Amino acid sequence: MELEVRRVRQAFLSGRSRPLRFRLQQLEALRRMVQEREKDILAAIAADLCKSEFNVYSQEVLTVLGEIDFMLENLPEWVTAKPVKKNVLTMLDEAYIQPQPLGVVLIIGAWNYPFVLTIQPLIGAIAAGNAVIIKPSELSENTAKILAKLLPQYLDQDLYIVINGGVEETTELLKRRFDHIFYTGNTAVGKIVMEAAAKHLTPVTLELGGKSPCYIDKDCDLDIVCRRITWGKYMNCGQTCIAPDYILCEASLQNQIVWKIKETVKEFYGENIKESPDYERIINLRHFKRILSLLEGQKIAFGGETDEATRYIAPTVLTDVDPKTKVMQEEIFGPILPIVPVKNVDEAINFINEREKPLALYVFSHNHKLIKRMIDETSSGGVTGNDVIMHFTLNSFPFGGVGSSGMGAYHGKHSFDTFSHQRPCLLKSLKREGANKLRYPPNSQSKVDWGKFFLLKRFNKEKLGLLLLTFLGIVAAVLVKAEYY
Ligand SMILES: NC(=O)c1ccc[n+]([C@@H]2O[C@H](COP(=O)([O-])OP(=O)(O)OC[C@H]3O[C@@H](n4cnc5c(N)ncnc54)[C@H](O)[C@@H]3O)[C@@H](O)[C@H]2O)c1
Ligand SMILES: CCCCCCCC=O
Repeated sequence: MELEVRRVRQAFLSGRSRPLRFRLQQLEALRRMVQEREKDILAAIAADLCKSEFNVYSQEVLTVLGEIDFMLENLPEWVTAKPVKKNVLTMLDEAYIQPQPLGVVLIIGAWNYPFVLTIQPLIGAIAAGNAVIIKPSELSENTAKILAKLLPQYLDQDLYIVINGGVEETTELLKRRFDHIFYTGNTAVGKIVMEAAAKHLTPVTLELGGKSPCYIDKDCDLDIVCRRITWGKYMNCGQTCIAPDYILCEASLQNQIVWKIKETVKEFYGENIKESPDYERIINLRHFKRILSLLEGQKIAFGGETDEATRYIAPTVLTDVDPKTKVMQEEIFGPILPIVPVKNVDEAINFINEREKPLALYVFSHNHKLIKRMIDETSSGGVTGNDVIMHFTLNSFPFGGVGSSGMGAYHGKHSFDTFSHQRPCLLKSLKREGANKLRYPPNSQSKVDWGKFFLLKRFNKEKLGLLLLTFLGIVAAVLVKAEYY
């Protein structure tokens, strides 16, 4: 492993990942890989999550292709140095911000959307000019294998490598020094990653999870609300980081919500859900058993059927859920939807604020002011009003958590920024030394006064001001020079 990491660093130090042309070529090659090897990719992900290839394509491949196109279109502008506003002391100099690659990036992927959650950060890291070590999740083993096979066929083999393995390999990897670590997964491992990174002062992006609440106001169209929630909750069998984890609503809405979700489940997945090509399975037996344990002692309004052999858990809704029970203490990450009755929106806001900051927040209402109030008075990684999941799909948004749901963000330009160092560059001339006397020792009251004048004074008419200041600068230099000699 040491050798592999060293090989990647050597490749980065060769400088070849930096030119814009190279980055564009690699992104185009990645796009070609997705297009040419679409069948293999779809089959691998489908096998990992018992997912239909249609669903794999729309939930993972589309996002990846969209992100690559977005990068190809915008990268030439993003990589260029950006001039910055200058002050009086630097007005004759060149001042700009140059985005630069960080170096060698480690991307640790998750299993629930094993392609997009590994490749989308990779796209950002390549776009920003980095070398990358990719560690897919061992739980989605088919996707992990196909990535290790295909990526070297399309991308530079020394700059971008895949290392497969489980906890042992990840632990070994984390001992090395990286220039950035991008981790997607649970909060407990997030802490392990951050601790390991701290040893080398490596910055981290942590895309974690949490319990994303969904508040339903009584002033709304329950048919539409329940249809949208059913889609976002049961997609991927509930194994979505931003799935609505639980519903908060007034007790009087509970029965209608249960009935409408039940009807929608029938419409989406048919009478025999097990036969539906659109309904996935739980990733492994450990998670299956964990999710089942969350049902203990709960009132099941509908659903609850399970089959251990195929790791099937039916879309399930729980009513009158006590917030102190286990299902409300940890992220569910499965197809179980608890409803916790609250008196009103004030109680819902308090409920959310008494808990860890979630990755997503959903609020449904015809009342725009209520939605705005919910946004103003709570905190979460992202928000969608009157829908679920959809903020993930807009790549002008930074996607990430806050507090225990994560730190840092990505997607589109935010990925480019995450994997870049914004380097401030000030280029001065060796001439005009006279003007610099103001900052050289020995200091004096008159130098402080001139400094205050130049740096603290605000001038509105920019051009006129600059002319005047140039003149004043010369006068100051002459005066200081006179005082000096
Ligand atoms: N914010 C997001 O974008 C996002 C996306 C997907 C999943 N998630 C969250 O991820 C969680 C589910 O994923 P998971 O945690 O089961 O994924 P996981 O078990 O696949 O873990 C993710 C990665 O961490 C590594 N890992 C696991 N244990 C480790 C250890 N002890 N030391 C070092 N590395 C270790 C694994 O090898 C894997 O590559 C949920 O909480 C979900 O909300 C978040
Ligand atoms: C179009 C749906 C994509 C959802 C991806 C969610 C990522 C977190 O699990």
